[in-house]
Amino acid sequence: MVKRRVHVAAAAIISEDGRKVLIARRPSNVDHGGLWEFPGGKLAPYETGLEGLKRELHEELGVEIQRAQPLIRVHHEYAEKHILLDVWQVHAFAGEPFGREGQAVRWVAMDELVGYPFPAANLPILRAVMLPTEYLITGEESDEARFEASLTRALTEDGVRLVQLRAKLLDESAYLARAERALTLCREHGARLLLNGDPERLEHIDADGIHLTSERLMKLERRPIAEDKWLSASTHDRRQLTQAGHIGCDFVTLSPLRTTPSHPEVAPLGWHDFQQLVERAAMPVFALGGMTRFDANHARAVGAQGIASIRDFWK
Ligand SMILES: Nc1nc2c([nH]c(=O)n2[C@H]2C[C@H](O)[C@@H](COP(=O)(O)OP(=O)(O)OP(=O)(O)O)O2)c(=O)[nH]1
Ligand SMILES: [Mg+2]
Repeated sequence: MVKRRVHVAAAAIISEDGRKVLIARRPSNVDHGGLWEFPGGKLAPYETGLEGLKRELHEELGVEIQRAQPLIRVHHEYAEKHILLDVWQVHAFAGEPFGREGQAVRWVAMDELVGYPFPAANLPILRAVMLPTEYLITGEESDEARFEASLTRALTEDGVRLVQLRAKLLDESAYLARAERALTLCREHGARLLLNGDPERLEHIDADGIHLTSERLMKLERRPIAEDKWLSASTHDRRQLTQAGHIGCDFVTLSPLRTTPSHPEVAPLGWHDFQQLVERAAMPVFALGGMTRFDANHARAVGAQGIASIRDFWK
């Protein structure tokens, strides 16, 4: 049987204060009935994703999109069809949304989304909605005062909200001591902290998650940490992306996009290959390798969650 291919545009509509997202409940008489969804629907054959989304949001909610940005594209195999969800983050709209088709609609705080049942295809979308566009990876630093000053600067001046503590030169006790301080700083600024390395590190420091090296990623048979923590991993090719999906990573970095001074011998992916790899990834992907915040919009346009960087944030 050749499966039907369905192309759907959907919206994560963000509240003005950036804290809430609008979800709707699918009527009980349609497929996935009773589950919650991001408003949207099937594209007509002649429509682009954004055109179809504008029409759907008008029809379903009575709002007009004013500012939207691509969030994530998700391919998912349901038993009876192959679905492509083309999801946009809507930052500004006109009108007061209401369920024009009688469906329930609700503004929900980002961290309460996990309490709502969504169709199976939505898991990567839920992750993408909760993640920022920028992922800071800390630089090597031998001096603790300078480390704290650099991290504080990034959290305050750059507004970074997602941090990976990478410190390959520290021994275990020095790493954990730094992690403790980094966690305090991140908490003070409403940022999340992932520890780089052995998942066991979470037993000592109650950080928000773990970032796996690609080497560690490839050795794992299953997700090494609980669902309520975040799991990210470094990937460089399709095989590693597939493995990240297999063990249930919440998001990944994919690198190197450009050649970098730290890895001059590695051939860069470039935007074209990057886009091809991201299209089939099962989770949000951050572009890494020579990226700055000026690349974030382009990264989003080719399907990424945003950019990850050491140098652009570590001053
Ligand atoms: N809108 C939307 N659809 C989703 C989500 N997740 C998910 O699996 N889907 C599936 C359910 C449906 O099979 C398909 C969307 O179709 P739909 O029922 O919204 O289509 P539509 O608005 O054009 O409605 P209709 O005219 O066909 O009745 O995508 C989601 O978050 N939002
Ligand atoms: Mg719909």
